[in-house]
Amino acid sequence: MNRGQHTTPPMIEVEGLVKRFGTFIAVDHISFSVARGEVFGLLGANGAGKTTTIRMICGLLAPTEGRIFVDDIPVHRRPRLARTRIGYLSQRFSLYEDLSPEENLRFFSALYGVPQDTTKAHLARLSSWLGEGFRQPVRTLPLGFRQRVGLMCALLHDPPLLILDEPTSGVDPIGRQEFWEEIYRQSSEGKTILVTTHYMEEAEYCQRVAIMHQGKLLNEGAPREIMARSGTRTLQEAFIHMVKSGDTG
Ligand SMILES: Nc1ncnc2c1ncn2[C@@H]1O[C@H](COP(=O)(O)OP(=O)(O)OP(=O)(O)O)[C@@H](O)[C@H]1O
Repeated sequence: MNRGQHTTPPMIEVEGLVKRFGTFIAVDHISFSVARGEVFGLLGANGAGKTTTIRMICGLLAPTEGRIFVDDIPVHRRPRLARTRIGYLSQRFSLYEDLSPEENLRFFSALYGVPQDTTKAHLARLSSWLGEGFRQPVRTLPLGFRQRVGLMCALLHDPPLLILDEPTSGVDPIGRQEFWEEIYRQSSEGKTILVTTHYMEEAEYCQRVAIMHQGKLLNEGAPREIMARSGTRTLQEAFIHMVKSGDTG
């Protein structure tokens, strides 16, 4: 298959993606790409279609139309192979809450077939970070900590792409700040990050964003470019401006 002249293809390429549930169109002909090493944000209010898009990129939901490539693998045809390239932290909390962080990490390491030395190194890091919390049931930890343990588990198989669906939803401001520091750390180590959020102020931490509304992509670019295009000073204002002009126009 010839998909153009890229020497290094993007980490994610989405072309003409559509998802219908019956007659309802949740994702309506969207296209975008995410470069390797980029921190890319998919923004939109509740119900915009972000989770549906993410689930199709992860190969968990079949598109009605369109094509998706992850690390140059056609997800629509080879979802299992594509998933080996992806670390996914879902919107709903994805650890065993009655198990401790230590037990969760051991479990996911065994599941992914992570070498013992690597598992040991992860356990040591987790233990020194969490202290006593390392051996307590996950449900007793603050949400911000739980999400960071979840992130660690999602990264155990060392995927080049990290997909995070509303990872800081409900997390307090300090926990959100710490989570974003971790995202930057992963990015500086070469991971590509796709993150969805409805916190517009958080989206300004992304290098590029795409704004979704009612299944469509309204705008895409660096936060500064989007603000300049709509003549606003924040992404929040830009988003409201776009949605209103979309509605009226
Ligand atoms: N399995 C399904 N069957 C029918 N409709 C669905 C299904 N999954 C999602 N939808 C609808 O598709 C639309 C987009 O949902 P989606 O979860 O992708 O939005 P979102 O932007 O991620 O918002 P949220 O943060 O609330 O999840 C919503 O109107 C939702 O009700």
